[in-house]
Amino acid sequence: MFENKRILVTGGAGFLGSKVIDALIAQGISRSDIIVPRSADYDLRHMENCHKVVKDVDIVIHLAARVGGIGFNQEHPAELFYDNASMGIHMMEASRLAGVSKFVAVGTVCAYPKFTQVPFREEDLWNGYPEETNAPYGLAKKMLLVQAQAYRQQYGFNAIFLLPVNLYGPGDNFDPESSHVIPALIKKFVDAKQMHAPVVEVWGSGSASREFLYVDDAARGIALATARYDGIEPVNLGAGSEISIRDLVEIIKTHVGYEGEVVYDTTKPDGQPRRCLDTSRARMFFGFNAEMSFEEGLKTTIGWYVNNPISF
Ligand SMILES: NC(=O)C1=CN([C@@H]2O[C@H](COP(=O)(O)OP(=O)(O)OC[C@H]3O[C@@H](n4cnc5c(N)ncnc54)[C@H](OP(=O)(O)O)[C@@H]3O)[C@@H](O)[C@H]2O)C=CC1
Ligand SMILES: C[C@H]1O[C@H](OP(=O)(O)OP(=O)(O)OC[C@H]2O[C@@H](n3cnc4c(=O)[nH]c(N)nc43)[C@H](O)[C@@H]2O)[C@@H](O)[C@@H](O)C1=O
Repeated sequence: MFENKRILVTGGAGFLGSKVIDALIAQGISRSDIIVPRSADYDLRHMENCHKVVKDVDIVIHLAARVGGIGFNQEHPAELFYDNASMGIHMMEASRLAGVSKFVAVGTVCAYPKFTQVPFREEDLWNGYPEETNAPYGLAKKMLLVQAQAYRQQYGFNAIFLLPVNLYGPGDNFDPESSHVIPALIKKFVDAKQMHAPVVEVWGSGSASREFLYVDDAARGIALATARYDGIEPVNLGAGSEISIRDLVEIIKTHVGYEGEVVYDTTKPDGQPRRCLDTSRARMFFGFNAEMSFEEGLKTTIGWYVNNPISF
């Protein structure tokens, strides 16, 4: 599949992107055949930059995105919509015009309806509007599915669409202003332990549930889909296990060794009530199964953060 192919990975310097580079290299791709454009040089919201980065490229894995946790989504819905919709639409059109042979679009679990049968099946994607806090972001990314299917129908363009669930792992974004729940809680508990703080505040009621996929697993799934999957149907990338935020809090608190009190700030949103993906298509279409256990993945991530303290 990949012999002598030049692969463009937009967002390839990010949390997931850098692991996708590792996964491609593990599949035998030479690093010299992988191109990673940086936003400082090529702002992909602008079509002219998309035309520039797709020149002489065979495969595009489009990961570049404006991403953040529930708080960031609440504060920046317009930017999250515009940046992600414009980057995606322009990148796919520029790739088509440049004769790219395969386009891998990466969506998000946020595209699912707020209330849908659990586990989430790809055929239920259009059964309702997404949960309000992350709908602008989720729908902007979901438009790439519409574009991919329309381009395949009209132009025979080979674009696939993947739906990763919440990711976590070493190298995640730990900035309290924009982080997701796992890095946010790790930072809160590690800092509180070091500062002997008596209380840690957690957002929401704790009654929401989420599913978490370790970043290396997600990267391997994307590399497998890039090599093996050429279908029109969207495919979930998940671990297939659901955990409540309350249970997640207790696990991280215990692993960090924090012995103070936890309080829940219910003025903060829970977001989507439940999240758990059906992972059968990825297994069937390209042999993907998550491998990292949640317990091990959390311990590794906590250890990474403790050894790489980041100040904000
Ligand atoms: N993290 C998660 O839990 C999930 C992530 N995803 C998807 O995975 C992908 C990667 O997410 P993640 O690694 O977490 O995000 P990061 O924020 O770590 O990386 C995003 C990357 O996008 C690039 N980028 C952002 N804006 C622009 C722009 N205007 N022009 C060019 N490049 C830009 C940045 O490049 P640079 O470094 O050069 O500035 C950055 O490296 C995204 O598509 C996201 O929607 C899907 C589900 C869950
Ligand atoms: C990954 C996917 O899904 C993301 O949505 P999300 O899962 O709702 O994002 P989240 O990880 O920030 O929150 C998960 C849950 O956790 C609770 N929670 C508790 N305490 C903290 C806390 O301290 N910080 C955060 N961020 N959440 C907290 C929080 O109240 C919520 O109930 C999108 O942003 C979008 O990026 C997307 O693509």
